[in-house]
Amino acid sequence: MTVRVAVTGATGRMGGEVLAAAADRDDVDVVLAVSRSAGETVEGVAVEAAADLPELLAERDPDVLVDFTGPESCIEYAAACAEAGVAVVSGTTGLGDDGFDALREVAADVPVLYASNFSRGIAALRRAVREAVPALDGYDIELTETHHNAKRDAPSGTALTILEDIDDVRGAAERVHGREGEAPRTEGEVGVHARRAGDIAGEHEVLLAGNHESLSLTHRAGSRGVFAAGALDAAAWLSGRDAGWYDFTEVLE
Ligand SMILES: NC(=O)C1=CN([C@@H]2O[C@H](COP(=O)(O)OP(=O)(O)OC[C@H]3O[C@@H](n4cnc5c(N)ncnc54)[C@H](OP(=O)(O)O)[C@@H]3O)[C@@H](O)[C@H]2O)C=CC1
Ligand SMILES: O=C(O)C1=N[C@H](C(=O)O)C[C@H](O)C1
Repeated sequence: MTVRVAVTGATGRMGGEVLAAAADRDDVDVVLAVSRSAGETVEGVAVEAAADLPELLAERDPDVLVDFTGPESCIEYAAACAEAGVAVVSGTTGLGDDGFDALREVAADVPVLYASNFSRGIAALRRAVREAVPALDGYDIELTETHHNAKRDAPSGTALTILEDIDDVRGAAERVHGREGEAPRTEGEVGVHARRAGDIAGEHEVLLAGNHESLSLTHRAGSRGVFAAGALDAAAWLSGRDAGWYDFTEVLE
C-alpha cells in the first residue's frame, strides 16, 4: 500500500531531506508540500502556501503529515491535522512542556508519532544508556551534543530524551549546563554540553567515568538522510492506526 504523505517546512533542511528520501521509495507518495513561502520547487515537488494548510489537507487527503519545522508551527500544523483527520509524524524539537501538552491533545483525535531523533542508532544508544547507567552505579555522567551552526534549540531534543532516560533508571539528577569558574562537580549531577559548528548533522556522546575507567557511548549521524528515512518509516507504520500517542521504538519492534 502506498501512504499519501504531506510535508511541512518543505524549504527547510529536513523538509528537503524528507522530499528527497520520499522520491526514492515506492511505499510513500508525497501529495502535498507546504512552506511559509510558496512558489518554490524542492526535489521536483511544487511547494504550496502553509497558510492554506487546512484547505489543502481537505483537498489532497494525505494519510500522514511529516513535520520538521519549529515549535510554534508544529503545533499549528498538528492542530490542522486533528481537524482534517490526518495522522502526524513530528521530529520538531524545542517544544517545551506546553508544546508537548498541545501535541498530546492532538493525539486524542488522530495518531501522533513523535521522536526527538529518527535514527536507529540513537534508539540503540538509548537502550545501551539505560543498561549502562545502573550497571555503573555512582559513575559520573557527562552528555555532549554537537550540531550545525544554525540549530535553534539547546540542548538538542535528543539530549533531553537521553537525560530523561538517565533520570528514569537512576532517579532525577541535577543537570549542570556547561561549567565556568569555580565549578567543582557535585555527586550525582549530570553535565550537559552543547556545541554548534559547521554543518554537523548530529552527534551525541554519553560519557560514564569512575573506578579508574570510562565508558563512552557515541552516535554520529553521517547525514540528515538517516532522520528522513526513519520519519518515512514511521509515516508508513502509522498510517491507518487508531488515534493516540506513538513512539519510534514501536516502529522498530
Ligand atoms: N527528530 C529528528 O530526527 C530530527 C529533528 N530535527 C528537528 O527538526 C526541526 C527542523 O530542523 P531543520 O530542518 O534543520 O530546520 P530548518 O530551519 O532548516 O527548517 C525548518 C523549517 O520549518 C519552517 N519553520 C521554521 N520556523 C517556523 C515558524 N515559526 N513558522 C512556520 N514555519 C516555520 C520553515 O520552513 P518553511 O519556511 O518552508 O515554512 C523552516 O525552513 C528542528 O526542530 C530540529 O531540531 C532535525 C533533524 C532530525
Ligand atoms: O536540529 C538538528 O539538526 C537535529 N535535531 C534533533 C535534536 O534536536 O535532537 C535530532 C538530530 O540530532 C538533528
